[in-house]
Amino acid sequence: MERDSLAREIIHTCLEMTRLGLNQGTAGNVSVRYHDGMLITPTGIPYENLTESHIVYIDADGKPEEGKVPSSEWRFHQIAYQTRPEANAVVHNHAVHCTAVSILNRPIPAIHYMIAAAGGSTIPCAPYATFGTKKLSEHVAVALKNRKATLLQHHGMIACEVNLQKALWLAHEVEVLAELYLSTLPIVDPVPVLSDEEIAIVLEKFKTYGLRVEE
Ligand SMILES: C[C@H](O)[C@@H](O)[C@@H](O)C(=O)COP(=O)(O)O
Ligand SMILES: [Zn+2]
Repeated sequence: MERDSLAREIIHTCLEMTRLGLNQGTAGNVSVRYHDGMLITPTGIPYENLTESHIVYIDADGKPEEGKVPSSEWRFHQIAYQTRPEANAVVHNHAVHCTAVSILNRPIPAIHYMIAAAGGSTIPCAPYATFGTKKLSEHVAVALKNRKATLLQHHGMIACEVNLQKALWLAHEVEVLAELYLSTLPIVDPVPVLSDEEIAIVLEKFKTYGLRVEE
């Protein structure tokens, strides 16, 4: 896809994050894999003010194009693409329920079979490190090794997928799971969970779910 179309898609994804209630203020950032690097949102600009010219290209060495300042979190976007070769889009936000679970420093367990959408039986919680640091990106690399989404302790969440539409969908799904977890936790802790065997069955079924026969 052309750079302008990708930039428009990035801005649309940002605005959708806000519309879905996944973000507040200038929190969060969005990127897509592009050439040998990525296109990413700029730092600190409210989504409603974003234009295509704000979107920043960062090359494979982490060098941003001249005259633009990328998201402070470009390092964890870069490491997400390195860790997950199938991922072409990364979404980060401070969704309230995900962030609340991250403050408890717990993974989201297999409370619902949709947990498998992130690739396994839990959504991990990457340990805290200051925003924008290499240390945080190192924690993210570990958390995303076997999953497409992770919580970030005392911070928020990240979701990676093959395209922006799916990354946004996954981020929203993880927020729903976090809300379900928080609403059951006061009633019974630990919350009942599905077995690893059942999650393995769901993971297998997801490989063909929604595929249609070509007409
Ligand atoms: C302080 C920042 O909001 C930080 O939380 C970062 O992770 C974030 O979400 C937005 O930062 P950028 O505007 O630099 O993308
Ligand atoms: Zn953040």
